[in-house]
Amino acid sequence: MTTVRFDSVWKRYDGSDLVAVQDLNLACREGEMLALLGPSGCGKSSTLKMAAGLEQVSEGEILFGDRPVSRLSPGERNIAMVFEDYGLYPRLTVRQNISFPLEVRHFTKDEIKKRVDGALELLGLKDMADAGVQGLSGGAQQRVAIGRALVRDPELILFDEPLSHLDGDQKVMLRTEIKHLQKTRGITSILVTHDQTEATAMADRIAVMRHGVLQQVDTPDVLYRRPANVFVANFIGEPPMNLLTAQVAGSTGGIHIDALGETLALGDARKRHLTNLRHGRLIVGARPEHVAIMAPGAVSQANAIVAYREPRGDTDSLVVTPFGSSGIDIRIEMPGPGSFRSGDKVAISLAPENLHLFDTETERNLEIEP
Ligand SMILES: Nc1ncnc2c1ncn2[C@@H]1O[C@H](COP(=O)(O)OP(=O)(O)OP(=O)(O)O)[C@@H](O)[C@H]1O
Repeated sequence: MTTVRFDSVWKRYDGSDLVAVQDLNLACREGEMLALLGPSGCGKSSTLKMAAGLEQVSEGEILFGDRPVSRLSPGERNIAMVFEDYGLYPRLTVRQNISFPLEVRHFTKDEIKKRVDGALELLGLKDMADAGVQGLSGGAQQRVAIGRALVRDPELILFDEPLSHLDGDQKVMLRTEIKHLQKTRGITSILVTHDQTEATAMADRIAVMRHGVLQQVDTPDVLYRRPANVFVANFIGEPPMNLLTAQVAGSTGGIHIDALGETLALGDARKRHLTNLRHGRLIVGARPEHVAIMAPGAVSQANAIVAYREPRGDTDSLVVTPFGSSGIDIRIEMPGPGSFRSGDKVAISLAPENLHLFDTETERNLEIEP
């Protein structure tokens, strides 16, 4: 077990002008599972490969505990990797695959048997120990790969999109198993994924990356409740946060939401974040579950029309279009089955306390210090 620290780490590939990873300062704590999350090309695999020693660091240093490792070969780092395509030896059995890293390190026969039996038991692979790995399901093959990683007692496990080749049920089952094993064994782990559901389900903390730049690192809960910028707000949460343009309303400190033609009052503590905005413009974010929807009545007039309803059993996912706003759709999540249908005229409203406020220019959350 160790900590992993990226200290002002940069990655540039030879022959490419692009910076794959830019001035990364990030720490993975002892026993923690840290997810690197972001869209394709954001630099998460480059970061993982630098930790593994499969790619050189261009600038900066990576430390395992207090030990700088950037100049060490992969074999000198005591890490294990679990890849998306399992990386098993196809002609070997389950037991032989798991034994392999111990045999090449010349462990005694007894020690190998003890450790491999333990891994087979732990991963529910005992009954298939002598089967060839080729005939196994994707989920079972990945469990063999995890057994092979665990059996060496590495300081660090690096998971590179470990679930991306699995289908729905296997994915959900294995992500729970990995999380459980990682926690009970307390092995420091870094997980690369582009899937926010996977990151949220498995990781203690998530580092969100974009264009090689770390955007925010925190627990899934904090990323959801206090996203540092528009990118994180949009990337974390399914369906994504609604992002709407708005204008500071005169000296009152209220904000006028363009799409709804409505002005909302903010509390005094929040008003101070609205000074210094260019032309008083901002972006407001509202999570789909925070948009209230009602049938129009005496109190609330219709201000939108339901464009689409997706029933999901215990929730309804709606898309509504505010009147007079061209091309703007607002997503709403509400307990289901609800009574609204496509074409219904409805009254929607936003509660100021649930709104996130972002700078139009920098896209930063106005209420979080940079
Ligand atoms: N060997 C390489 N040579 C040149 N450029 C590379 C190399 N590997 C990655 N890149 C570039 O570096 C940037 C970051 O790539 P990286 O693979 O780290 O991102 P990623 O977020 O893991 O994406 P993906 O999920 O698609 O693998 C991309 O622009 C990519 O094209």
